[in-house]
Amino acid sequence: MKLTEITLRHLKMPMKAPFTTSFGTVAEKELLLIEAMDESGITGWGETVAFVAPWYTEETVKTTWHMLKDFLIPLLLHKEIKHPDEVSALFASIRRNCMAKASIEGAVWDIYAQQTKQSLAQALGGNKQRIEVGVSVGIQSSTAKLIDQIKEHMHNGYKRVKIKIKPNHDVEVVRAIRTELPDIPLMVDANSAYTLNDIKILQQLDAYNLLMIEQPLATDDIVDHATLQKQLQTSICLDESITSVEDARKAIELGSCGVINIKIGRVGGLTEAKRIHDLCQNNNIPVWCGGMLEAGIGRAHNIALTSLSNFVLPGDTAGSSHYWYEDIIVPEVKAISGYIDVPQSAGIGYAPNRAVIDKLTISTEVYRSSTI
Ligand SMILES: O=C(O)CCC(=O)c1ccccc1C(=O)O
Ligand SMILES: [Mg+2]
Repeated sequence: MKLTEITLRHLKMPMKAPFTTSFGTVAEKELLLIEAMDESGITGWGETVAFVAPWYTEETVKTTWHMLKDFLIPLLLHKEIKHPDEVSALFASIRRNCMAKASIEGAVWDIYAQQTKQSLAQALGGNKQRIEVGVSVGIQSSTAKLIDQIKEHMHNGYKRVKIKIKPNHDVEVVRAIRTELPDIPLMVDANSAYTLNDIKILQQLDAYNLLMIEQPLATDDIVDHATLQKQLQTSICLDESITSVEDARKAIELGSCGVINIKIGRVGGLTEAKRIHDLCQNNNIPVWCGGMLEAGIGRAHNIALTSLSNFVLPGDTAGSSHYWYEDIIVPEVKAISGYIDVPQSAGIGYAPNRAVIDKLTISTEVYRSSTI
């Protein structure tokens, strides 16, 4: 295939409820949509997951636009590509900027799946018909509110609940949840809010039968996590620390975690995500698919990835209506009793909702050979 035209759109989407973590709050989601067209007129879609500020990783909505426009699109336009795995090799000269790379690689995977008349899940080697999903609940203004939300999610059948913790908002909150809900599948995510000086606090969490503790220590650390894991009974799950299959290999060798959360954007695309999945499978490390408050296009990519066999733990891909008044795809993603059906039609299996996309778009640029 050759990409002949790429359209970038910058969208602003109001969220039903603001989402708060240890690093900040997202009340309105901004994202870029990548619509790529090949020489036969097939279009594929990708979505960026960077936020407006560099608080989860160093990327932002603006840096993803810059990288796409000035580096990644010029590298891809009119290049002959036989398989989407070649895209990450084409981008090898560009350091990091994983979210920008992943967004356009995702559009190439979508086109490839359509060309070969398979679902994106099949093209990736996935074999599940449906996936199990959980939900991630942000920090709330009171523990009572948090517990009410958890009860509602369990009532709706979500397979596990993740809550966000930070210093002074951890053991007491978990204890309160466990007093009311002793048996629910529960985990916590610290988004790097602790250091090894907090080991005593993190060890107290061992008493509450948590599925795992996600990313307690620094975003770029695997060494201290290995030290911590030796002194914790609960498995550590790494999120921010794993940006490539090489990071995953080193973390596994050091014993830094028992579980890995795979996010397509954080690791630079579906090809790298699949490599991490395969490495973890060979090393008996279970994985699950993380979330970045994606709109429908990114959510569809997550569903396809989660159909791979070592995604044995429920991920953070909740249904569209958990986040959005109106999603940008038809049909919207529906989670029923904690399951999402993996679409079987060619490509990502959801159609872009152009009316909604147009309404939410604040700027658009089209790239063809003549404009570069
Ligand atoms: O519902 C989702 O998409 C997952 C939400 C979530 O936990 C999250 C949201 C924004 C940034 C980082 C994270 C995270 O997994 O650490
Ligand atoms: Mg996380």
